[in-house]
Amino acid sequence: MPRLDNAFLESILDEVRPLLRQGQVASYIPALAQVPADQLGVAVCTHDGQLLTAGDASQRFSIQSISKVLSLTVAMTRYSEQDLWQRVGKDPSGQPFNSLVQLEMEQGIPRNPFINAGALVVCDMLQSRLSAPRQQMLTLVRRLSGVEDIHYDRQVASSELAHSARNAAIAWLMKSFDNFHNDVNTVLENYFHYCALSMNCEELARCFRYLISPELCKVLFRQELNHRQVSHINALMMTSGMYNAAGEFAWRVGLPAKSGVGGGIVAIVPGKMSIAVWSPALDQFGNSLAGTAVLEHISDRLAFSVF
Ligand SMILES: NC(=O)CC[C@H](N)C(=O)O
Repeated sequence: MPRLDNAFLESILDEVRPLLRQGQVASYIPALAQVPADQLGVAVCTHDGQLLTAGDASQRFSIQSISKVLSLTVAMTRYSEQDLWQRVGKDPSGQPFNSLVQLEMEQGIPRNPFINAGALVVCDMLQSRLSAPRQQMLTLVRRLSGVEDIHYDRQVASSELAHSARNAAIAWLMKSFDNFHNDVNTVLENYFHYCALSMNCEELARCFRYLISPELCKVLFRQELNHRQVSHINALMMTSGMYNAAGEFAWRVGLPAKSGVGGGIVAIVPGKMSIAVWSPALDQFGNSLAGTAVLEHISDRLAFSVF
């Protein structure tokens, strides 16, 4: 088995670089369409906090839907299990992340918290309970990653707000089923800001270390989040973190993970490490094409698949 070090990560990136010409940078959010596609980075944060990196690991990007794991985590600390899960499901959707069809058929209850509808319900719940939802998210992310100067990319947030027809439609549809309680625009703005968190692979790998094990979660969240909730989040990442490619991803990589249309993916190797990869060009499901390949190679070489 190869040794996991910076040189090993570099060699994986070299193997994957030919794929950089494949895939498409997200263009439905104009601010993201300008990001050069030929970038590739990876960072690993081990259980004991050691950081390994390769490629463009210190280049910041828009974390987009990776933030859905963070907003769910905060909601889990503020709502009882029963109150939270009666408003959003725990099953894979088998549909694109911004689909409306299923939501209409299932009376405004989103399948899971990692599709847009589910994340919007979670943000609606946070709006009801938090005094300053955006500031509190920044405080959490800065604390978890140990980096003070993490910010929202205002250009990305306003670009999304200017092109928010579909997400607004999702929110209004849920309101019609009484599963959305606050002002739609206020919640959309919070949601877009969370998506517009600007972070790099090093910061993301550090930030998601709390999902590696119950012991780490206890250190990082004290009584706020228990070990059961940590396994719940990992289970949801495994079944729904990669949208309608979750099955394919489980087959190829076999790790709980969450992607974003900025091209980032965070994966957890339970008990061992958190991994963040980034490459902006996406596959047809909206997941980083080269990023998925990097995770596949790492998981394959080091036998990380949980299956
Ligand atoms: N998959 C994603 O990263 C989607 C997030 C994006 N902000 C949206 O709402 O469409």
